Amino acid sequence: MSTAVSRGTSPVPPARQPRLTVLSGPSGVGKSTVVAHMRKAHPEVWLSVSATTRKPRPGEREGVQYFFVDDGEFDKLVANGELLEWAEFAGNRYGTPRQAVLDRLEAGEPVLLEIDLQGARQVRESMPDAQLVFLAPPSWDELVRRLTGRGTESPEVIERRLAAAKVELAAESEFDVTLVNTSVEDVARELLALLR
Ligand SMILES: Nc1ncnc2c1ncn2[C@@H]1O[C@H](COP(=O)(O)OP(=O)(O)OP(=O)(O)O)[C@@H](O)[C@H]1O
Ligand SMILES: Nc1nc2c(ncn2[C@@H]2O[C@H](COP(=O)(O)O)[C@@H](O)[C@H]2O)c(=O)[nH]1
Repeated sequence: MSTAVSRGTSPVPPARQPRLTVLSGPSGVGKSTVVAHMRKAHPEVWLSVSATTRKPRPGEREGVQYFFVDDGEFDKLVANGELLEWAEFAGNRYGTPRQAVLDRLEAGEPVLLEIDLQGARQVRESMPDAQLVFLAPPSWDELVRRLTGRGTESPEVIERRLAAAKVELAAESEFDVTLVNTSVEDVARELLALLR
């Protein structure tokens, strides 16, 4: 935290710190949809691109949605300390490249991470000033509908993700803010306001 020095009668406001914001929430709640909607109107919002051992879905591109790596490459990222946080989620590993995030914060720009609960907890530990935002579904049935309706996962993987969702929903109180994803437009606006 920078220290503002005040001289005379007009106090100097403290310099605004660039902020790291984490967006978490159960798989299928709509995190990517909300972030994509916000960034369409505000492409200047910087989103960290994670590394993952998950296979690309149709339409996903290297370096855009993720850096797609194999197990050995992920092991190296971990061993070399190149990840700010990482977690295993529903059978795959995911992690946030550290240096890109630090570069942005150093340049005074806000940073957005879209990561799971385990990652959010690690960020809270290592960067206590981070803002943790939880994206909640309007209801459990709607979450199941969205995850199933996306059509990207097998029934077995959907079951694993829904099991993780129960744990994630139970951890909502660990977050600073909850946004309920009833309307993509409304939540995108609220998230943008939190980033600024
Ligand atoms: N507010 C909403 N109303 C209705 N459908 C929505 C809404 N937000 C997202 N969806 C739909 O829900 C599905 C899941 O959304 P999305 O892939 O963005 O979720 P996610 O939280 O990023 O999931 P994951 O964590 O698995 O990556 C998509 O088909 C998307 O179109
Ligand atoms: N801890 C981390 N979680 C991450 C990261 N990147 C994405 N995720 C989360 O994984 C699940 C599944 O994502 P999907 O693209 O396979 O549907 C979801 O909750 C993401 O938010 C990361 O770098 N670290």
